[in-house]
Amino acid sequence: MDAGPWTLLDGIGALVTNDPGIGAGPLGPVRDAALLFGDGVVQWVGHRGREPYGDKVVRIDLDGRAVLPGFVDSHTHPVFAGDRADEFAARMAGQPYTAGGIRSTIAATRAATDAQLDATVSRLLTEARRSGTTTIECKSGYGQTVADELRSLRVAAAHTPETTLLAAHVTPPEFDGRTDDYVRMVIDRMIPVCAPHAKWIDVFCERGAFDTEQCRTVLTTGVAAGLIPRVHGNQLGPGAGVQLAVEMGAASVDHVTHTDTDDIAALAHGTTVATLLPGAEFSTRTPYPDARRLIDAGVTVAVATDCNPGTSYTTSMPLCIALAVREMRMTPDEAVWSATAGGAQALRRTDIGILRPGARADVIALDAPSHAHLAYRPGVHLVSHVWKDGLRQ
Ligand SMILES: N=CN[C@@H](CCC(=O)O)C(=O)O
Ligand SMILES: [Zn+2]
Repeated sequence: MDAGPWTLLDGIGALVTNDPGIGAGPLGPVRDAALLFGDGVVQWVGHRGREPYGDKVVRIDLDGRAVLPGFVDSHTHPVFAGDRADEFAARMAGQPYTAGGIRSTIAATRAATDAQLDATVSRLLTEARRSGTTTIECKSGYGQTVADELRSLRVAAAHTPETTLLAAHVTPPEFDGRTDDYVRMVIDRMIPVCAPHAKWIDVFCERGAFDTEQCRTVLTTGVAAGLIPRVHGNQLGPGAGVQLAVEMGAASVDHVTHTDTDDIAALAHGTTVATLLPGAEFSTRTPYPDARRLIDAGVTVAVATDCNPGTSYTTSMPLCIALAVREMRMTPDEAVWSATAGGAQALRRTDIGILRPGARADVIALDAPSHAHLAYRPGVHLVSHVWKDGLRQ
């Protein structure tokens, strides 16, 4: 609880609340706005000059800046060691991406100390915070032994409540291709030990990783242990990941790059968010998901970074917003909504990604007059202020 004075953000040129009850449309915009927060939550939102203004309020004049909810990055893999710059360079010279590269990160991660893993997570989350991310989901998945997944989750849990056991990422080398045996170990030993340290259970449902039945078994076991499912699906080619995620009532299916009409219909009629990760297509030089088709069909879309050393070594939500707009034909409004409210839905959170009284005071300001500049000025560091739980970062 923040026992300090309340903060009034005054002189906001354009405020995104994501509350259609506050301003017209999904972004709930307010021009010439003010925002009051204290005790970690938003206390008041509205037009400037109408705010309640007590003695103990610290006033900050934002001089016409845009203000919006902090970004919600609902998909990252920051617990790892080593890097794969050589693999990236080879890809840019024409080599294709294969999931096998994950094994080199598994070897480096297993060899790292807890302190080294923690230092990497701290570094990446500090980067993310500077670029406006106030909530981040962190997966395990580069250990793939009981002990290494457990310590990956422990490291992640020191930084965020949104921890995910990615038990079925790739079959590790000691199983020598015996994927069913690895899945059995995950079910019998890994999930029981790791579940108390995670909120989510994730699987990589893809040719070359885990098939539908293997993924269903892992997710079902995770759910029985109290975890909530999410799925990596349809990243490298068509597959059953989207359908499985919807069938299981997963909070999110992520990547969603190769979809057919049935996949899109299932998403449109289900409760599963489609989380698009354009940093992965950018860094693997592969075609982007058809965001327009998903949104036009009524699917709820989130945008996240997928920060990992193989396919998307970025923590920048502003970059992903710019890619979503330029490369996936989302409007700036849609991309900003997906990077804030969409991410919150993908994490089943109603207290973040929105700025209304009672919501967490996770707020960012831009050195720009509107949120559209996040896509309009790609590659420029525009985030001037970040507050997390009402505290300036
Ligand atoms: N798709 C599976 N996992 C990661 C890639 C991991 C890696 O290549 O190290 C992803 O989300 O893109
Ligand atoms: Zn991922």
